[in-house]
Amino acid sequence: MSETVVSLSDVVTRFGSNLVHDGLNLDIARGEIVALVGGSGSGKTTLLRHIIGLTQPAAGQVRLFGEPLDGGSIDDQVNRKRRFGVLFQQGALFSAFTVGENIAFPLRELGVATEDEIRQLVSLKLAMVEMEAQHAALMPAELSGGMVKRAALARALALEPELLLLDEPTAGLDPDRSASFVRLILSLHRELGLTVVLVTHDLDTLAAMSSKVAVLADRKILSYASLEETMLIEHPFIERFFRGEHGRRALARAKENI
Ligand SMILES: Nc1ncnc2c1ncn2[C@@H]1O[C@H](COP(=O)(O)OP(=O)(O)OP(=O)(O)O)[C@@H](O)[C@H]1O
Repeated sequence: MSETVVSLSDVVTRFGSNLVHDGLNLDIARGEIVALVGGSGSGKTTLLRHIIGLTQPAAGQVRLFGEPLDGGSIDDQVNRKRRFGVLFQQGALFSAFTVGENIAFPLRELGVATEDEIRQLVSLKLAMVEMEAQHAALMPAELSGGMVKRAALARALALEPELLLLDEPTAGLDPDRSASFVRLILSLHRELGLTVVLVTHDLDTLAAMSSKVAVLADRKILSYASLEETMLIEHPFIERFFRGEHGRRALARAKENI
């Protein structure tokens, strides 16, 4: 049986009187590329934040790599933190740092490498996201939208994570840049054996890359299945999201590209 990388059990999340998750369960196996979809405000970003321990649910348990998030010694917790990388929609890069300093940040924070090694690692990570070594000297404001995403991805990959979490990775990119970002994630997934969890509203991205779709609706994971199986489920959100005209077109395009 394959290893469970992310496990959410009976998760309850409340912000004041706003009950966002109510007994939510999800187990993600190693190597999956999971698209997490749901209506606006259904709690997708909050769930990503729970997975990496930025916020804690009111009840229930989050386990990463088989261990409770807060389990073990401080060293165990720090080591667990090194095993995932995150690409958030907002604040992808520190604006006052160069691209190189941004990528070096997690390496310096954990004190795992010398300055020489850090310089080499920065060039290596830039190459992994198909950027040039000299881009390290640029400021984020000097980059195009697509390059900001790549540089932020290079930072997320700095510590060689096993799990990559992406919040709306293709939002704001034109269709060509979006498709090339998807190809990049797919090749990294193949080469590095990553498990990927991405939040997306973009059906083209979802259809092109996900191995499973997790639908967040009615405060729970309504279904966790392949795209084909998901589309057969009778539910108002699935009807709107997948079976509307835009959805049908995106899925037809994805089939053409297979
Ligand atoms: N720190 C917070 N304090 C209070 N309410 C919050 C907080 N974070 C999220 N919420 C609320 O929790 C709900 C879920 O928010 P979240 O951002 O996780 O949704 P989402 O599914 O990612 O939405 P979208 O698709 O619009 O980005 C929303 O009603 C939001 O207003």
